[in-house]
Amino acid sequence: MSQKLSVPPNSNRLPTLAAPERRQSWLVATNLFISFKYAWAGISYSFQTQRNFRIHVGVCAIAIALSLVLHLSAVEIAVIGITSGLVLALELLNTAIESLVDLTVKQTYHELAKIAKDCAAGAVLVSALVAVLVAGMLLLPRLATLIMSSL
Ligand SMILES: Nc1ncnc2c1ncn2[C@@H]1O[C@H](COP(=O)(O)OP(=O)(O)OP(=O)(O)O)[C@@H](O)[C@H]1O
Repeated sequence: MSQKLSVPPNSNRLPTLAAPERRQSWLVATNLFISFKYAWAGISYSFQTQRNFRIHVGVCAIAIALSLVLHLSAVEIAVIGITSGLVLALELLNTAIESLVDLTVKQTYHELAKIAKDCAAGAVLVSALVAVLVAGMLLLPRLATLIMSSL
């Protein structure tokens, strides 16, 4: 029995194929400034509605401020900045996934909805634990030295 294999669309033709789908969007940002405006709206929504996002923004701000006050090296500050940014970006993705799941299943229980939400929350947790480890390794020795020298 011969099996029909579907040929993947030529990658050069993808923009042409995707364009009509994109046009089905309720609204498409027409320029860069408007794209930034919608991105900011997402950040603002998460900050207003997600307690965990507010906590992470506060903790990340403290970690970056401490790394500046304690005169960490540029590379160390960059590492703290990258890990902080990762936590916040994953929090935003977690909010996006939660919204999509709720949009799809509404208030019904679904095992796949549970998996999607639990995994998204797990990704945030993993990044937050790594950020705490990194910040602890870089900031605690400096803080300890500062406290010992002031005694
Ligand atoms: N439709 C659903 N079907 C099955 N389980 C769900 C569903 N909605 C939520 N849950 C379960 O409840 C948990 C909490 O859901 P919720 O939407 O409040 O996410 P959350 O992780 O608590 O959100 P936040 O990040 O705001 O704290 C999910 O992790 C999941 O285990």
